[in-house]
Amino acid sequence: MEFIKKVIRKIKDGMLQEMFEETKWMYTYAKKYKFQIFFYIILGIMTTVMGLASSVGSKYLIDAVTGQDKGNIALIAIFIVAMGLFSIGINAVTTMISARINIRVNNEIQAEVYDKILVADWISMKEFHSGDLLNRLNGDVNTVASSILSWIPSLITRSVQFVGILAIILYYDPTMAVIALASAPVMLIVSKTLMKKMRDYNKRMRQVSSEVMSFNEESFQNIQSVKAFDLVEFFSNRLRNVQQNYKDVFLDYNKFSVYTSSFMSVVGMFVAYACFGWGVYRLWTGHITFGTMTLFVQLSGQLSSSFKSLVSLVPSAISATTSAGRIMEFFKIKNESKLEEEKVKSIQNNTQGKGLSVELDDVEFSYDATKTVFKNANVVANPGEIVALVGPSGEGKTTMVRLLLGLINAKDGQAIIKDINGVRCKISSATRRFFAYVPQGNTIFSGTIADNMRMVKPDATDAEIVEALKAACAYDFVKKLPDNINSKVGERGGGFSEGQAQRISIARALLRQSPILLLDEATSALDVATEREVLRNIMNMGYARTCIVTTHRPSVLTMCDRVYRIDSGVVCDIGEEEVEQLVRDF
Ligand SMILES: Nc1ncnc2c1ncn2[C@@H]1O[C@H](COP(=O)(O)OP(=O)(O)OP(=O)(O)O)[C@@H](O)[C@H]1O
Repeated sequence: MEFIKKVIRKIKDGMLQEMFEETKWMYTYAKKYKFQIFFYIILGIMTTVMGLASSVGSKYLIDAVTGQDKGNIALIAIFIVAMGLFSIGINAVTTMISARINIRVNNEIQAEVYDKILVADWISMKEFHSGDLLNRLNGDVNTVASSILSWIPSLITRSVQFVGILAIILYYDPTMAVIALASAPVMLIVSKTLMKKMRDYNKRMRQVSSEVMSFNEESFQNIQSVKAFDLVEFFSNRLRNVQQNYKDVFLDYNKFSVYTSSFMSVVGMFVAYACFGWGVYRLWTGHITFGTMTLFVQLSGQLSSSFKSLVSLVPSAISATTSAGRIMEFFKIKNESKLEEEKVKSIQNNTQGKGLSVELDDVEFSYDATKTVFKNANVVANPGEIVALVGPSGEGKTTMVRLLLGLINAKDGQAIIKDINGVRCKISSATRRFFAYVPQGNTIFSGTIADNMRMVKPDATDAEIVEALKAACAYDFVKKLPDNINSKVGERGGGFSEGQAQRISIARALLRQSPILLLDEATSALDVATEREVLRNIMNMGYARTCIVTTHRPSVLTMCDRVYRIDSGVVCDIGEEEVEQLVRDF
């Protein structure tokens, strides 16, 4: 009793418990296909039974041919051929079922992971490199999906096969059955150690494979810098180093796999030889017929291959559960907070087109415990106003924009939006619908200009798109393109200058007609005259808009209603004189 309890405890803790949880998670996706999986298992068992029946059939065929039994040779031969043909048909059906389940589960998990990544807490997700995300989204999801059928269902069919072969051997010769089972204790003793090592190797393999993908992804994204700094050779060598790392882990794992499978094969081979030797001895002493001997030869071969397949399920189960664990990490991340959703809805319904204010009251924020980005920040921006955030680089302007977008949350104080009736609502991902945002850098997607614009307003007419492009001073160059607003844009705005891409991004934000517009260094690539014209147009579109800009250039500061400087963790509202001083200093 104590021993059983100890075994259960061992199973429950550590690696086995983890693998159990991961397997349980994998099979939540299989629930929908339980009937197909059940059918798949039944077909697998049928194939096994037919294989065994045809082996027994061949015993009777040989005994009939050698005159040791009175059987209908033609009938037995027809039976064996029929079994063979039937198995081929069943195999075709199971292959089709497996492909269908595989692709559906793959797409379902991939879509769920993708959605999760989009709604997960922004800061937590920042810990994953995008190459690692891609590797998990494709490689790990694919491994899990293809293992839905090659793990538990295969375990069932292979076990049935193993037990079936043993049962037949037991029926004809119990001693041989005992010999056949001789390997089981050896396997049980070594399996736990092997599994642990295998799982460690699997984790390392996945990790280095993510490193290779991250490296490739980053190099291609920054290919211009790689060329500009004449770093082609350097990066080419770095790739080889990353590959070397992958190769070392891969070969290590391969060596381990070869040793383990050789060890298993040697054990299997000795068992098969022992069975064969015992059969020969029984034939020699006249205890069994030639037909039974043929059956034993076939069964000992089948037993060793079925044993091998059972053993090979261990690495595939480990690989599947390791991948499942890597995907499950995403689902453990909390989602972005959505606060006061009802209030958000009522503000949306009651104040359409009437504008919204933004307020930060005594807000404190830090990314980690070691450094506060700012504290006691008090900021107000009202409809019809342009409010600027200025300050030295790295002092917290973008951080404040992230706070307004609900990507990060205040550690202290309150960040709220307020409608014209004075209804206040906490900022979270739920209030993001009131914002249009133009971030730093190029944020244009591949497709056409119109595709990019309709991303934020799917039913926008061509005229509306042109109007937004005009307001962002972008239509001047768009109208000269051969296909006007339907002209193609390359990846990350390829084919356009930085300033042109910025203006298309601003136009996209304007088309959204959100009450609050956030421009984070969004006009940095424009000349001063265009920058001022864009801001003027934005405020004269006949829409009650609150505009918050972060900038290093004082050229637009004279157009702003209020200017906040963020410096050394302090946010202060600077007066006209200081603004004029800033313009002069510039
Ligand atoms: N994801 C992050 N995790 C941890 N720290 C961060 C993160 N993003 C920014 N920081 C830190 O927060 C501080 C403020 O950064 P932020 O990007 O807000 O500055 P900024 O004023 O917008 O700078 P710039 O003018 O150069 O764009 C910096 O010290 C930066 O190192």
